[in-house]
Amino acid sequence: MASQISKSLFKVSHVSSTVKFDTARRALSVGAALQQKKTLPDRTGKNVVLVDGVRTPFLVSFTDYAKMMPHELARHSLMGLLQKTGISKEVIDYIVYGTVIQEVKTSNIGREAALAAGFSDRTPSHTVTMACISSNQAITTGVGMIAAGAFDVIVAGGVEFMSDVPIRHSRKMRSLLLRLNRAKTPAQRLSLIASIRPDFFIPELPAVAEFSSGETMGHSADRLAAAFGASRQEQDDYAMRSHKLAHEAQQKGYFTDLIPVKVDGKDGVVDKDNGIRVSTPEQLAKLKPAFIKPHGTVTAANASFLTDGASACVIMAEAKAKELGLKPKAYVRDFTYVAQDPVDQLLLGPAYGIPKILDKAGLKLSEIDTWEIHEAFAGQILSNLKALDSDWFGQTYLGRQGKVGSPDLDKWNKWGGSLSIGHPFAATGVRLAMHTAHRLVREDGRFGLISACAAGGQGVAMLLERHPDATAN
Ligand SMILES: CC(=O)SCCNC(=O)CCNC(=O)[C@H](O)C(C)(C)COP(=O)(O)OP(=O)(O)OC[C@H]1O[C@@H](n2cnc3c(N)ncnc32)[C@H](O)[C@@H]1OP(=O)(O)O
Repeated sequence: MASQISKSLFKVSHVSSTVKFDTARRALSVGAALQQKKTLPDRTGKNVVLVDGVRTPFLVSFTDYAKMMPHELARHSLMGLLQKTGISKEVIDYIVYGTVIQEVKTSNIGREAALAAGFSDRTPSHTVTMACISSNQAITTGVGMIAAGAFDVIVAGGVEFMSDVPIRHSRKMRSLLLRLNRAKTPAQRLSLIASIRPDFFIPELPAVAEFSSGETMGHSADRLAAAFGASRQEQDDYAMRSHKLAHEAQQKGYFTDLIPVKVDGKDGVVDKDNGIRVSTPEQLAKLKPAFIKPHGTVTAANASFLTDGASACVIMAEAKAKELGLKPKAYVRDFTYVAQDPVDQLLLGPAYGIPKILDKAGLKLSEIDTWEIHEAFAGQILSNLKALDSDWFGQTYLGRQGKVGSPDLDKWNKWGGSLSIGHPFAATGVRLAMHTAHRLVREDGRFGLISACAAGGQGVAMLLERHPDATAN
């Protein structure tokens, strides 16, 4: 199995002219085949469409966005969306926005971003959180609102800002400060102040960690990779593939979901992701384990890096899109959520979500034209691929006769993924959706499958179907 994955990765990253020719020939035949391919049924009664979506460039934290506030970044995504689609603010009925690590001053960041972007104060907005799948949750919340007949036009998005996170006083200091606030006499205040000890000053830093186990995501990914036998070499190869493919897509101008951001005090605009970095195998091999030391296999290069970024998309009933003269990118055909053991299966969302949504839709692995799967860690992706291709996993954990099978890696994250493009937690879901929609056009496919894992041991899988009016821009 390990060697199978390595071979497939090798094939993708060293594209020979024969493969290029085959790809072109396949694209032509898929184009013809697309006409005859089945379409998936509408489950909402509204034929919900993804009209378009945008994202700010995803930047390594502590770089160009470092002095901003997260709602400002989110504001850029909302304004960029309106500009790109030409949709007026008045048409938007509701805004659902995701965030994971909340800025305490803007806890309903959807609302603050909407007000900052100039939306009417009559446009309701709420904020959702479901860890790394928060903007998937924003999209599917919107689908539910449309299906329920509550609203017609929903903006869904997400923002994450790791350059500034809430750092709290220790519990002891918080308790003291709150009691100090309630103290009625100077004597009571003095007595409280006299109770302060040096350990009161140790701050509480947020960690990218699982609350129920206390384990960081990276530590968990390292244990998962070891459990599935994903070697350091395989992880580094996968990370290199991700950066290489993202670099190619960037050079070819495929990231048409990007909107430029003007940052106060900086010349020009930010218009490119800045974490894509094509390294040599030797450079990757030199890096020390980042989490389990000294024997772990997860490093800074085969892990997604801490990222700042925001995204937004607009979904609506197809009839409404027609009425507005819009050309949607894709139908949002189906979605599902999964949840499993947050200790030993924390990052296995795709291994559970992919078979569940395929079965629900009556589709085979081979019928998926584009795969966009969140890359939290290379070891996590390889573990999910190994789980899908394992009879033991299929029988023991999925209740199947045998394995699910191997997705075609030639159709897998062909424009790179979270490892290279970056992973601003709550903004990634919309990025996955837009890359799916745009790839379906460029690669002449019909069905795109999105899946991601999330803290809490949860996961999402979504199915998009290319819309006949879709363009890749
Ligand atoms: C469901 C989910 O999505 S769970 C996932 C949630 N996300 C996470 O948990 C985030 C995981 N990532 C992290 O926490 C951090 O990025 C870490 C801990 C892995 C690394 O953080 P840092 O040590 O600050 O990374 P930093 O950028 O300094 O890189 C460390 C070294 O690796 C090098 N490096 C990083 N990436 C690469 C690369 N692609 N190629 C070559 N070298 C690299 C850096 O140059 C640096 O080298 P130096 O020490 O000589 O300067």
